[in-house]
Amino acid sequence: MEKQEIQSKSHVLAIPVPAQGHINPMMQFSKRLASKGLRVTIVIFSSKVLKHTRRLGSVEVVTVDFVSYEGKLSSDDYSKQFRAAVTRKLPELVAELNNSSGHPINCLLYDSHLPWLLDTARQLGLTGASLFTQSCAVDNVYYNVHEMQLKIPPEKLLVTLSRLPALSPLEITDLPSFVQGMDSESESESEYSLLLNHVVGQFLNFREADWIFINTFNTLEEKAVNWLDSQRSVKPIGPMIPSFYLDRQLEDDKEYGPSLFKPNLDGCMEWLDSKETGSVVYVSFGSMAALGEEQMAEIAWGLRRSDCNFLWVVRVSEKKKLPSNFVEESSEKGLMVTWSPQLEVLAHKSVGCFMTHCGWNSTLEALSLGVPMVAMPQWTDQPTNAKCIADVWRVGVRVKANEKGIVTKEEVEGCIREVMEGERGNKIRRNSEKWMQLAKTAVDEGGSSDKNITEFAAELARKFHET
Ligand SMILES: O=c1ccn([C@@H]2O[C@H](COP(=O)(O)OP(=O)(O)O[C@H]3O[C@H](CO)[C@@H](O)[C@H](O)[C@H]3O)[C@@H](O)[C@H]2O)c(=O)[nH]1
Repeated sequence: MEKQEIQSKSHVLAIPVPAQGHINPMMQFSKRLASKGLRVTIVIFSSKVLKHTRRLGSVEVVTVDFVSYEGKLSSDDYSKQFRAAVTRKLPELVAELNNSSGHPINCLLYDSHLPWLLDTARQLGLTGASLFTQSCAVDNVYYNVHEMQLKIPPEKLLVTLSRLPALSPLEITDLPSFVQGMDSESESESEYSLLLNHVVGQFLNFREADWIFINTFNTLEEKAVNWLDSQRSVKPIGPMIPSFYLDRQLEDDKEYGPSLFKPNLDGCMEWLDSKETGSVVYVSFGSMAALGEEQMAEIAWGLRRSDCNFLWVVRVSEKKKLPSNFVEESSEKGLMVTWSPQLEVLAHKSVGCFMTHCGWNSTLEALSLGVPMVAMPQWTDQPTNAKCIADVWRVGVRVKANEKGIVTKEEVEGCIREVMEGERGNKIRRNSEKWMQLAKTAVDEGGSSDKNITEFAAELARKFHET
């Protein structure tokens, strides 16, 4: 049998966490696997997925109705109900897909936040592969928490974590937010400690999974990757962004695919077209972060003070927090949309910098497109990403909050000016271009990430051939 034919008979079932920052890299990885000749079906458990997507390129998209997380349940209750629903539904779904496609599923590719899916893979006799959607630096931190939590008291552990051998020295405030508070016993932190258990739980069966993939690339996080790889084999496959934005070749690989948000673009691309090269600050805090009203106002006035053009994504749920009349009074310089085509925006020549919450996808997207950043981390892995943006890769500056935890309008203005103007801005732009090239090299044919994807596809095909 021809190699391509064998590979197309291998069938991967991919299960992301049903949040935009997790669906996007899983979808892109699925597309890359399909481009290597594998058959891939992605299943999204969410009632919020915009229903028009059934197939993207050669990836089949299946949606299963499941209540969305927002506000309805505590995260712990949500996790339990989600796990129960997925483990109940999956065997049924695998049987259905085996029948309907004529290509039995032989691999379960799951988000590392759902480690219990390895048990399901085993029960169904499938290869189990886990995709880590955050940086390898953050994975290093959580892995070490997992290994040391029971052996070292929390305050000592925090110091150890800030001096991990594979990472640059960190302040406590550079650690992921769920880790920063681990020495506190206060009642109000209890949701955070549940979330800490959840993220550290990614490593519960780290050694048992057949494959571990990370959405990063070797040159970006070389020491962190090598160190984690010394604990067990891990494969960087990133940056997982649609290939068009890296090599400008495939017009039909421009979109991630399934979205939980309705785009409300308000002429956003035309608006960008009308602005001068490098003159626009793009502002977005991803799909989850919710800022306080006071903070929203400081950003608003800071943008206004910077005197730059700005395109600001304010999700529908956040809109009411904007200062009154801000939208109307800013119409000359600013445009607000409830959701943007972020990659298209970042690739637009008029965008000069990205004020970001430093979600890992946004960080990789800006790096891959060479867009300098103003890093304004909110929670979870974002502080560690912000540290790398400002001090390791030197592709942006990081805002400082005041004693009340607020980033003032003066600070917002100052950081934007630092990136958009002057000598530091020039250096940041030069570094950004360097990382953009390295990102492209990693996923180009024969690059380090591409090789790892090819190896996986070939190994699945080999196993299929043996059975
Ligand atoms: O208007 C918008 C805003 C965002 N996006 C896309 O949505 C994704 C957002 O992902 P990310 O930047 O990672 O942010 P979150 O949605 O906040 O992602 C969650 O998941 C990530 C991966 O685990 C973590 O790194 C983040 O901290 C966590 O908040 C990106 O691909 C963006 O391109 C759009 O397309 N349009």
